[in-house]
Amino acid sequence: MTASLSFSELSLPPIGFGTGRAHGLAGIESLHSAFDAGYRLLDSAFNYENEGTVGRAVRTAGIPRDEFIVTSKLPGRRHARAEATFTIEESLFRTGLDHIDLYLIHWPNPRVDQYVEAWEALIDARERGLIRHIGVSNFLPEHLERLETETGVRPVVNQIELHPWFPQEAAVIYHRERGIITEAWSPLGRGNGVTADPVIERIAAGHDVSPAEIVLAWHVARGVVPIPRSASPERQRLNIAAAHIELSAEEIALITALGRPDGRLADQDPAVYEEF
Ligand SMILES: NC(=O)C1=CN([C@@H]2O[C@H](COP(=O)(O)OP(=O)(O)OC[C@H]3O[C@@H](n4cnc5c(N)ncnc54)[C@H](OP(=O)(O)O)[C@@H]3O)[C@@H](O)[C@H]2O)C=CC1
Ligand SMILES: O=C(O)C(=O)[C@@H](O)[C@H](O)C(=O)CO
Repeated sequence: MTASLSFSELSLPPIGFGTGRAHGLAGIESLHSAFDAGYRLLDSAFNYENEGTVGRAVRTAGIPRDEFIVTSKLPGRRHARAEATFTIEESLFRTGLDHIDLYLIHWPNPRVDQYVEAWEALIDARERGLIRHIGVSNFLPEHLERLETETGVRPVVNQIELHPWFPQEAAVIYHRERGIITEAWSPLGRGNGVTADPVIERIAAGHDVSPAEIVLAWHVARGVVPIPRSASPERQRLNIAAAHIELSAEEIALITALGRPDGRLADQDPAVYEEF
């Protein structure tokens, strides 16, 4: 594993694990195989309805609790201050843990315009020790700036859509300059075909690895933390091992150049998209 990223008070492993579809006993089994492969950064959300599965997997892993960074996220329908507070408490109760390591606002929902009070609830919950670190997801620079201007507290993480057809160059630079860690959701493009791109296939053949591993190595090389999801123990192992693959500057640039104006997976521009 390469050195951990440490732009802020939070250090993250180079690659985390997406738990989007991990539920129930099958989810716990899948999480335990992911832990065997070495994953310690886990991405969950109130809306995934699996904070219980993730918490139980951590509690039954036989691995010291402090090795894990358990993440969850506040849904858009709970941005009002009092609702945000009890939702964070509910997230924590669902995990069965005594704290959540990283808690994010899932989407800014700018039209609703309550993300600043949601942020105040996260700050308060951090002060109460319920959560250790606070960040956001799908925030644009204007949203990040408003949080800092109105509360004086900058998010430590922004988790955004990011894959080779949507490389988010400006956001990655913006975050880096401000010490905000960029996490990449759907880092493999969630089956959108990017791993069959001829450029990525050619680079993969040169390294004798799969295209998915090259995509994950590209994220790591850009200082981005990908959180790939896989139900397959074999692919879980391959994915986390991708942190060891070294790409040349030219290979990194070739992959970044695959970005497309319409590269998003779905119509989810955070400036207008709303998710509750
Ligand atoms: N903050 C936000 O708004 C969002 C956050 N997320 C987070 O990001 C995580 C990951 O994103 P997700 O949308 O799941 O998409 P990913 O880009 O992680 O793609 C997941 C898909 O890729 C397949 N896959 C995984 N590894 C490989 C491999 N080595 N080779 C070939 N195929 C592979 C998986 O299949 P298989 O299981 O068969 O291996 C699965 O179908 C989510 O689980 C969630 O935690 C996601 C969306 C939005
Ligand atoms: O999965 C998540 O975290 C989301 O925020 C979803 O919106 C996700 O992007 C999705 O399911 C889109 O259809």
